Amino acid sequence: MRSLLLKAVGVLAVIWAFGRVSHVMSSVFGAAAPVAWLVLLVILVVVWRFSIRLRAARPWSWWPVFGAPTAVFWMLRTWAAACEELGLSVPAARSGRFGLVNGPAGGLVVKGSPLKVVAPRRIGLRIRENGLELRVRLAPGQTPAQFERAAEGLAHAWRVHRVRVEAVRPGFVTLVGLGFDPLRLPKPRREFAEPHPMAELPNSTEDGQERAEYSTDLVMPTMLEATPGDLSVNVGIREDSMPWLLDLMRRPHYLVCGATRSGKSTLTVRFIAELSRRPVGLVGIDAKNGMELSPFGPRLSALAVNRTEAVAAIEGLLGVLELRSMTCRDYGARSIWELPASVRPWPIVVVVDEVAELMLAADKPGKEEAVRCIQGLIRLGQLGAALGIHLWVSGQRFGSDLGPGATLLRAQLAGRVCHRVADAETAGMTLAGLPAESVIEAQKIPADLAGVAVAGDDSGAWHLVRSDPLDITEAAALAAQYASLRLDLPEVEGGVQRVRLGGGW
Ligand SMILES: Nc1ncnc2c1ncn2[C@@H]1O[C@H](COP(=O)(O)OP(=O)(O)OP(=O)(O)O)[C@@H](O)[C@H]1O
Repeated sequence: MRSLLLKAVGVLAVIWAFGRVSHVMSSVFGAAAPVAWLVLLVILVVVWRFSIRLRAARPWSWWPVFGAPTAVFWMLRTWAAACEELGLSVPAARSGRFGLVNGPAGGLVVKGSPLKVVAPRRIGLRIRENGLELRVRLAPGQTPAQFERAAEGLAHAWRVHRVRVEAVRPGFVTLVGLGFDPLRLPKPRREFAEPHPMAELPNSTEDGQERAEYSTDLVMPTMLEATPGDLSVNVGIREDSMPWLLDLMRRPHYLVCGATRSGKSTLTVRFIAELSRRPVGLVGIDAKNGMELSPFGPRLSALAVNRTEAVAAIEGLLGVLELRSMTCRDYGARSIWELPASVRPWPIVVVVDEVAELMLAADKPGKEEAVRCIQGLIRLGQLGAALGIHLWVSGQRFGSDLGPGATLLRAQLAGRVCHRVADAETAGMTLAGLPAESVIEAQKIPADLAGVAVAGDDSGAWHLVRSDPLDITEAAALAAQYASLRLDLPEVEGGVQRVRLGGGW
């Protein structure tokens, strides 16, 4: 009855609006009203064509003007029908009841009035930068999972790119309809305030002299205090148009997987470039002869370019770990962040590029080195979080086929980023522990969208994301600019140099 009434009101409103426009046309244009109608029609067609072109070229501008009103219209128009079709409607509280009863002559007859269903109640609508957000109250017995199963149907009904279901609090869900794919044409990067004043180095010295270059000895690394905020890095955009933040305080270690040309290196470049300007030590392990990480050389405390050097670097880092744990013990601290600022060391991020190069070896000495690498990395993973040593491990795949210890190491890497992968198994391994939908999404990443990935963590939360590309020469310039922030780690650099000069570990 209510929906019938609403429909009637809608039809009457359209007739009334049409009448008003006709009236205005006749009174303003008189006999030329038909021509005015024609002009209006042409304008409407032009606007419609323009909106299609705007959508393709500038979806962020298209959405608030054209996309959002259209999506809201379709959402309102199809809500009841879509919910019924998708199994989200529930019996109305005072709906009629019916049942089968024994009829005369032994047959069965239906008695009562038909059961009525109602769609779940919408309690709030908000237009987002790239979508709309509909808050819905769950009917008794309903779960967010039911809405997740219906999400694809709702996306079609609302004519939007995708519908995501967010369970905000018990009893409610938020349906986020994304008007377009923000990862295909990401919004230009917004620079967020750097968490550390280091980002705004003064360009003149205290005595008023102009500083010739950014990177000078005037920036004394030891005088800078690291804060937990330095470990939160904005590396791109999430599908819901929020910045994609990697927070090493929350997830101390990351695993980045993806097929070749899927965007792993681009993400790593952005990650290192962002860290370069903060009080963070950087160590590179790139067993592909340093091809990927050597542009960052001036900012790296050490760069191992083969497996033998990697063993030296990892064992040097274990030495650093040992020293830090002794300092913490002396001060009764459980992590470096509890140490007094005067003795608190900077965090160190160890970037391992193409981990398979470290772990797959053909000969016996190579295998021994591989075992030492993996065991060292596992130990860094276990103890590093509290002692400020973080791992960033990337590779095409990361399965037990990489050798003993691979699964244990993977378990330490709580932060996960899965780019386009070559097979379903790799997606499953990378996103192990995350909801099954995340694995399905990772397999759907199209080949023409390099840099798009599923990012998740051990809390079960996941998002579709895209890294913000940074030209490698620009990133290298940044690393050189902040070379004075290079953390001196003699235990690590000394070991790598000894191996490089022909000595043992
Ligand atoms: N976020 C992004 N946006 C736009 N283009 C990207 C993005 N990420 C990667 N690309 C492009 O995709 C291509 C491959 O990227 P990249 O080298 O990072 O892949 P990869 O996974 O490291 O490959 P490989 O394993 O072969 O080194 C590059 O040309 C790069 O410019």
